Amino acid sequence: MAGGKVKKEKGKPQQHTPYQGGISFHKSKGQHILKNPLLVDAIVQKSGIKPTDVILEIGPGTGNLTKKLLEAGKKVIAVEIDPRMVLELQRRFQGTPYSNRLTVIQGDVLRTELPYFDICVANIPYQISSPLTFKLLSHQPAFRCAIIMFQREFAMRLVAQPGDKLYCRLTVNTQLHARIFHLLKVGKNNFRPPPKVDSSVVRIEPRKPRIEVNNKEWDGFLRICFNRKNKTLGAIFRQKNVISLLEKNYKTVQALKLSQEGAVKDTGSQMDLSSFGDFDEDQGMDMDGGLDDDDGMEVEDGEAEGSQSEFKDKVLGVLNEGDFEEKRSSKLTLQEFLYLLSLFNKAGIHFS
Ligand SMILES: C[S@@+](CC[C@H](N)C(=O)[O-])C[C@H]1O[C@@H](n2cnc3c(N)ncnc32)[C@H](O)[C@@H]1O
Repeated sequence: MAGGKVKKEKGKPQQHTPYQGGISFHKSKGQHILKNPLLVDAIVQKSGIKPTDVILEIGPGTGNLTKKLLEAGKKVIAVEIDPRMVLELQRRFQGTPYSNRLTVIQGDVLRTELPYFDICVANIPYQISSPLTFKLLSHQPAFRCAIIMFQREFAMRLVAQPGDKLYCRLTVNTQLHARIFHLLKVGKNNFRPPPKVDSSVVRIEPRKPRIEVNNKEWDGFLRICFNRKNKTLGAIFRQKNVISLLEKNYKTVQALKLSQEGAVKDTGSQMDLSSFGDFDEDQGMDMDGGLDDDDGMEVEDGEAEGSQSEFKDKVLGVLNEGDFEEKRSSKLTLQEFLYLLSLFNKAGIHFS
């Protein structure tokens, strides 16, 4: 999909003054309203809204985007945290033909149970980008698409491809659930007050059907792979603490299997089951999505040795089976990550 850049038209007078309703804006709530009507039009036009669509808007503010959404779709449901904005929004549309097609929910979108919607269009507060993205991606039934303004760097992480500098855990986690396209580059001066960073509008299309994974298992696996994304997987999976974590999980799973088969009588086993996750349970999505490559597990550089070496060989055997030992996470495709995890799991090696 083609990208583009919306600029303020030089020399031309603004067609409309952005509606501010005499409200002072709070930066802590990410209140940077869209003041360029051409940009609002471009966002709505690129959204491909149908007249029958129920539209979810997050953070409608004073309603500059809301108005255009009401013109384009059947119904707008807007979730806004600031009661002053909610009041302003109600005042703005009261007594207009739009009033019975707008529902305003006052609250924090992250704590709100979202209703059914066909499409989400939003200029969001950037501080909730990651949890909001994962909240949307776990929403059921899946919507058609979401057109969202993000901080430029966050947007570029979402659309990054293997080998790109910004390709990271967030990228892979998001692309597991959706296809993502960059739509528009947006400069700071399109907002009032201008934010410190540039922005981009992206289109998020949930995958249909979904790629089913055990979220806890997937998350544990990716945290290890991206702990040092430019190291080879061989180097990452040779590390002492990675091997000991995987060995502990392995023994736990084996013990559980045995006990399920009735081969182990209740002998007061010393096995630590605390790190065992229910592999069939849908564990919910990691809310930070992995913007930071160095979070998660602490990695020491020491290699596994002594009693660990047998298990290390088993782990390296899996990497070799898929020809992964010399590869790096920064260059692996989503399909390769899925394949490698399936190889580990087939060998009884688990990450949660
Ligand atoms: C970037 S402004 C966008 C305003 C308007 N949509 C526009 O484009 O002009 C973000 C809006 O989200 C609201 N907001 C901030 N945190 C929120 C949250 N957790 N849940 C819902 N709305 C939130 C702010 O009060 C603000 O109105």
